[in-house]
Amino acid sequence: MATTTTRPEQPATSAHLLGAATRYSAARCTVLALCAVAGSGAALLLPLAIGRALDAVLTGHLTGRGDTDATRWILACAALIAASALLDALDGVLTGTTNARTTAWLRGRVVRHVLAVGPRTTARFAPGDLVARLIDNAAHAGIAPATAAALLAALVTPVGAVVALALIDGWLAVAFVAGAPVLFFLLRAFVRVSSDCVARYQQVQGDIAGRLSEAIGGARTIAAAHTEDKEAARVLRTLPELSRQGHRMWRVQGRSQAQAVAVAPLLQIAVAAVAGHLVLQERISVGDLLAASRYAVLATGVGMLVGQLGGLVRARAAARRLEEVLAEPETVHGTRGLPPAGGRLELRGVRASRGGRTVLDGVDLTVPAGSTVAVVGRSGAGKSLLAALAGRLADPDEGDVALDGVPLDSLSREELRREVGYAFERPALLGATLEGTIGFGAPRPAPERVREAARAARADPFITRLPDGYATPCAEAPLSGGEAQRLGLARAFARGGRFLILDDAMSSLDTVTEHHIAEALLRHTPHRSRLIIAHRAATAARADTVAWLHEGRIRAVGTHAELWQRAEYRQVFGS
Ligand SMILES: Nc1ncnc2c1ncn2[C@@H]1O[C@H](COP(=O)(O)OP(=O)(O)OP(=O)(O)O)[C@@H](O)[C@H]1O
Repeated sequence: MATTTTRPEQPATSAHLLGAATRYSAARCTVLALCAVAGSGAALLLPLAIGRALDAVLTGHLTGRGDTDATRWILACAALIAASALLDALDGVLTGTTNARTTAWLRGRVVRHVLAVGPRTTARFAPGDLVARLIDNAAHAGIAPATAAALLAALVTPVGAVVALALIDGWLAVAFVAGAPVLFFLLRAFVRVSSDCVARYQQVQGDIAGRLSEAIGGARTIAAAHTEDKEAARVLRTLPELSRQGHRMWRVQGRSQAQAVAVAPLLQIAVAAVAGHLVLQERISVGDLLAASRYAVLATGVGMLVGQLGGLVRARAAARRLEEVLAEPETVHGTRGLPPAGGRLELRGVRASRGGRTVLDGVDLTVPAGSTVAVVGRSGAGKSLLAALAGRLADPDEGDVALDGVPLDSLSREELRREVGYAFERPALLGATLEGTIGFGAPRPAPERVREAARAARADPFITRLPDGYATPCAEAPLSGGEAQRLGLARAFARGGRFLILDDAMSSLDTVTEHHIAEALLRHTPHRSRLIIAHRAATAARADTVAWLHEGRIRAVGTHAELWQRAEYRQVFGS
């Protein structure tokens, strides 16, 4: 088996993800940008129309004519105001729906990736942190395409206003442009400083979410240990840092806005002063002066840009956090199938590490077709990791794992999951109803097979006692640990396949139930090979062979009776 069996995704940059999100929403963003540009156009034409209306009124007043002209310009003003209002409303609706669609697309992409990577994702990211990234960060990143389109359009207004100033008189544009670099540097400083605190803020938020989900998962233990206050303090440990970064962020935004607001009137006054001078020189009309002062206001509309830029900065930081998840390589499956019959599993020279420590080292183990092999060993010996490698829920760092001579990583995903079944110590009950839980997976087993499996796993009696029986929603089924395990075992029995792995899947059962299920296991699946992680001597005794795992290596292989002769083996079971 190849040692590297995962596919690295594209390098993690927020630009990649935001680029893909923008392509996904391209049509809407184009309409949005056109809408916003049209809105800017209307806003830019309005001062011209107002100026012309004023000139027409003044000229008409002096000459006693010009009423028609004034009426025409006033109507034009009304039309432009109506168009602005309409475009504004359209912009609001389009922005909202584009943000929602893009966010949904980002969430879909990350969720699919997380599930394709499998158990490795939760080894790297705490579940709460993942949820925070999916809910909060995806919503922030999802506004990027619409905000970028709006920002582009928002630039049209100041740029168009400067052009309009130049068209009225070149000196008006010169007066504005002379002061504009100050605004440019203010914006640049804003983006640089706020990028840093936004990234830090989102990271701290994810850390808190991670610890919170741990605490919720361990609520029973916390209550039993009476460590509620200590735990609350641990979860909220980084709250002061969150508050610090939040305040820093709003300080930066407030300062930039205030500086922009302070600089803008100075520029507007400069333009108005030059315009007044030009009126006195009779180079421009009074209407032009009015138009110029309004254009100066439009050209200094930096406050709006600060808001848009802030949104983009948050979106980029959020997209980077989603990219970190997407950068976790997906598990790659091959295309091969298995020979028609068999069930022989071989591990050769397997080495695997967890948390930077080698847990399994040089493991060789064979499960002959149709036989049952129990893996025993002290807690932490690496039994669950071995079970994960045997069904390719994890890949080894070195060595080969093959089923009927076919390396697991060259098997197609469908063949692998059809032929290898699992039951776990704490099964996740993922179907909508108890019947759905037992039949969970593709292809779905027939209802009769589900019931037969439930009987074999001794789950049928407690299911049929419930008022809605097999149709009981999982969330409403009061299940003990042992009952949940029986559902997990039933799920494994209901599926076909040549190889069955039980990872501590009977640990919560009483010894009588375990005995019955173990008997059923051998009867119900006689054609299957089985790898059973066992803690009880009785379970090991029922297996054809026992592999004794000690400190990451196979210490001995034999029947339980043979191995029982050794005192150290007996100590594994506390005897
Ligand atoms: N994600 C992980 N990160 C760091 N260490 C891990 C991780 N998963 C497992 N380990 C470590 O690997 C070792 C083997 O774990 P494993 O669950 O395979 O043991 P086990 O033999 O099944 O134990 P038990 O009988 O108690 O269930 C343990 O020391 C465990 O702490």
